[in-house]
Amino acid sequence: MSSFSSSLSCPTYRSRTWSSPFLSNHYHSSLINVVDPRRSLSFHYASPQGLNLDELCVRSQRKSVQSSVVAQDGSAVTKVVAESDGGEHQSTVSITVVGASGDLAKKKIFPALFALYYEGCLPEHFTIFGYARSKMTDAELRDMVSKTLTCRIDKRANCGEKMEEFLKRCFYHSGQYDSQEHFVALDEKLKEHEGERLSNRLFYLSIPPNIFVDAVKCASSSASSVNGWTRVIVEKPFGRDAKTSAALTKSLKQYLEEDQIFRIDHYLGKELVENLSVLRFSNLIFEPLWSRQYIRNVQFIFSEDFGTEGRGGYFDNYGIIRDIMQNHLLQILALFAMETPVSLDAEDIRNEKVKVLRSMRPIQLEDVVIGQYKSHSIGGVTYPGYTDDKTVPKGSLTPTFAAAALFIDNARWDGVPFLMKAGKALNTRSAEIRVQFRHVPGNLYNRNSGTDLDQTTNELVIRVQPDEAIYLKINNKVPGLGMRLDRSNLNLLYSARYSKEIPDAYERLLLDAIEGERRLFIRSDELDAAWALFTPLLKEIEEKKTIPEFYPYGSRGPVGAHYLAAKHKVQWGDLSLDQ
Ligand SMILES: NC(=O)C1=CN([C@@H]2O[C@H](COP(=O)(O)OP(=O)(O)OC[C@H]3O[C@@H](n4cnc5c(N)ncnc54)[C@H](OP(=O)(O)O)[C@@H]3O)[C@@H](O)[C@H]2O)C=CC1
Ligand SMILES: O=C1O[C@H](COP(=O)(O)O)[C@@H](O)[C@H](O)[C@H]1O
Repeated sequence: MSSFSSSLSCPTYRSRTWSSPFLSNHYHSSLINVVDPRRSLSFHYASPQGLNLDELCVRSQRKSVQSSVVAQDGSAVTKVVAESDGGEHQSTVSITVVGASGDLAKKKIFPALFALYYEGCLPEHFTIFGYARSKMTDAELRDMVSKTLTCRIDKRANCGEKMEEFLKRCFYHSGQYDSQEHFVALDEKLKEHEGERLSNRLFYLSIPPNIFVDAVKCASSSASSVNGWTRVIVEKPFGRDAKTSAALTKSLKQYLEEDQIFRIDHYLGKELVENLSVLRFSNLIFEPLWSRQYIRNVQFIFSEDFGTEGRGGYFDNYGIIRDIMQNHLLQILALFAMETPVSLDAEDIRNEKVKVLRSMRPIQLEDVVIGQYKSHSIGGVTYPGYTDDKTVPKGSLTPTFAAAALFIDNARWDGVPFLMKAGKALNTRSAEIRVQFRHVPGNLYNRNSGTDLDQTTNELVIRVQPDEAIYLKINNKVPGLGMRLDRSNLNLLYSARYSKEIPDAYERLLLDAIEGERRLFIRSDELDAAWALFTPLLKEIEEKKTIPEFYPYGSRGPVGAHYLAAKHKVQWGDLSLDQ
């Protein structure tokens, strides 16, 4: 019988004695399942003695953590309980929202922090600070924040009270983004709240990118934690091309280590994007089909039914390829196409994603269609064209729509078109992944299925939003005495299957950053690879002053997208009659 006691150095938690009759040396590896209210984390350890309880409790800053240790053959189970010591040595997390007066902070960050608080996911002791140049008192910040908080989870459970409690923990400090002095003053205020506790600090840069580096410089030199961790969430855009992105990374790394930088891509925090790996790697029926052998093409489709009104100043400098494709859609593509990672550890996953990105064929201009929306009247209402926005220069050629065919030149995906389509001011708002499978060879039922064989192949649809769903189109016999086939859906509609509301992407990502979980954040080499793929294309479009194809506001986008798909023997799944 082996026995193991751990006295945790992590001040938040004290472990009980961990003794196990099972963990003798002949178990070379153990699977540790951390049962926490939000998710089950799994770690592989080389030996039972390698179990790192410090890491375990730091990852999960909760009052208590229960763990089961299961030896590889499944025979051995023991319990580990790490508990908050509840005393003065507790740790605390201070979250500073830099740019607190802005749109993203109001719309997403404060509501996400409240939702985490409401769900009991924030550590016992935490403080939230808003930082911006605007003059505001704590009360004014609270008033501003309160307007966007919603009790979306369970209206009965004292939501009003929870809001009050949450708002009492929000404070404001006004300062310039490039002033060491103002960040020193912030540091003093943070210290007042942190007291003697071990202080961990998270800065969320919700500011325009041209001031990222100033803010990071000041935050890291004047307001870093002295005894805990300091992390910085950086919002996109991470540069405009390979060169500016590399320069930004270099500047950030003057003040921060890579593991302190959390580059956020909020699409990675969406429920169905996170589920992609679960779907693929935990269901026997999918992984064997996940290759050129069975998959004909894959489509990543993003559409919005509103234009860039109000954001034209930002958008015109970036365009839809940088705004959606180079980040959100490419990240999903990498997750979709990667090889099985060694583990669920962040570095293992990100290593595989980088390999996919680096295996991608340079994108040819002939494989890209760009568009821009123009004014259109529908039902007596006139919707403005992109260049009607006062913040957009007249005659701007910035694309608000793009479709592209991409290829991954590796053994798994050789020759399979990965089509992307992203557009603003289209007829619908949605984001989805469509996987179109090959034809059934020698199909006995071809005669019974109509003439368009492409319409009879299986299609797996992962609808990221709205109405999250996963459905598989299959051929099915229409009930009756005859033999007629139709395409029907095996349908997993989330709202019908799960009663729990789906958390906003920002909730998941903020919690991950607090817990030090990097899996859903972009590593610098991933970013470099993403820009290496798109920069030559963007340069060519801009140098050649390629004229976008104009499409009416509220339409399905440029017809060029159909020709592009047809060139690669593909039909867009979102445009078929039985979507
Ligand atoms: N809004 C959104 O939906 C999304 C935003 N993002 C990214 O998040 C970040 C924040 O976005 P958003 O909140 O919309 O940005 P805002 O334009 O609202 O700016 C945020 C705050 O930064 C300060 N600020 C604005 N312009 C300047 C300037 N030129 N110089 C110094 N300070 C300035 C202002 O605060 P004050 O004047 O009080 O200092 C402002 O309230 C950006 O990087 C954006 O690209 C990413 C995805 C979506
Ligand atoms: O990053 C961005 O995303 C939004 C779309 O996000 P969603 O979660 O509402 O789908 C997009 O409108 C914006 O242009 C872009 O910068």
